[in-house]
Amino acid sequence: MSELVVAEGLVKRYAVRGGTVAAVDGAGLRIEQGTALALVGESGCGKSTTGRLLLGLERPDEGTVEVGGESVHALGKRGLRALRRRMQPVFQDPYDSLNGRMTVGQIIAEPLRVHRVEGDAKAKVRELLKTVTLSPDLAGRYPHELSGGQRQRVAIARAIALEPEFLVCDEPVSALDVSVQAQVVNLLRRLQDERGLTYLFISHDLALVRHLAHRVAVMYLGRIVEEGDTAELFADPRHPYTQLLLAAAPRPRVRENRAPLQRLGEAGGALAERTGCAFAPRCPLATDRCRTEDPKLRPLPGGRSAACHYAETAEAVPA
Ligand SMILES: Nc1ncnc2c1ncn2[C@@H]1O[C@H](COP(=O)(O)OP(=O)(O)OP(=O)(O)O)[C@@H](O)[C@H]1O
Repeated sequence: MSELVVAEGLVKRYAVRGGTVAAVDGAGLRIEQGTALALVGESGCGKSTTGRLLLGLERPDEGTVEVGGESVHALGKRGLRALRRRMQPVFQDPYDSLNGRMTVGQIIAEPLRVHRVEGDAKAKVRELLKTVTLSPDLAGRYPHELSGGQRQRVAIARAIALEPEFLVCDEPVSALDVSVQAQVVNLLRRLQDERGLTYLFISHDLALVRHLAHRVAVMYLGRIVEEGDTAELFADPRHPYTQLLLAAAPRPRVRENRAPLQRLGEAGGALAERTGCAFAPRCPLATDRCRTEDPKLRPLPGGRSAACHYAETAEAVPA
């Protein structure tokens, strides 16, 4: 298998009142073609910003992104436009992301029109609606006439209209009723199987991640602190932050229990000029070494990486 997406050393800073925050602070990701990588971590750790950097919707202050061998941020307007066909976002809230004044048919056909795809757009729209298991009769309806699950299916139909290879799904089901979340996740999974799609799947919901992702990258304060095969990472988390994140996840959903971890992010957000490990102030296992020496993400046996001095030996942090 080859890597479709390779991002290295990404840094993205934003000016905020009283200074600058590094929303992404040296993150790297690699996604094999045809696989789903989940990006997890508490609110505000930089997941959405990373997704936007990969899609070329924002420019990093440092670092590079390659998709299919093309350097996303080195391309001119034309090159980026061509590459954009190959990668598409699916956002959290289909209310926000669908233009309420357009019909479902117009919404799905819009990328075809913008990219001047030849052929019968109406027939293509009907086929796309069927692909996402919606009735072709919905083409004449408006988004407000649809349920949340139907709207997200329309957003997915639009996202796949240009037959992209790479989808960035940013919390694609968290705005939906629990009862329809699984249906939309199963749709994303089926599309991946049928079309060999590659996903970055940004989610708080560890139960869904477990179901959908081949690999998981754990983000803390703008950096990847652990990455590995989904089943192995869940079974044997090596970074103390991953251990806490998994331990804080009630079955089956983590969202209901986000508050303590969220506070970590807020507290850590101020630590721009840190020395040592960013997680050390909260880590039950931190030593003097952790407070002075910043651990790099490094390979461990079994195709895993973790950014912890004690990743080989750390026992599970008590929940
Ligand atoms: N345009 C912006 N201007 C200023 N600060 C920003 C901007 N975009 C993001 N940030 C800040 O960067 C940090 C990372 O935000 P980001 O949305 O990437 O995190 P996230 O992990 O996706 O969070 P969530 O799960 O809540 O969406 C946050 O502190 C956020 O407030």
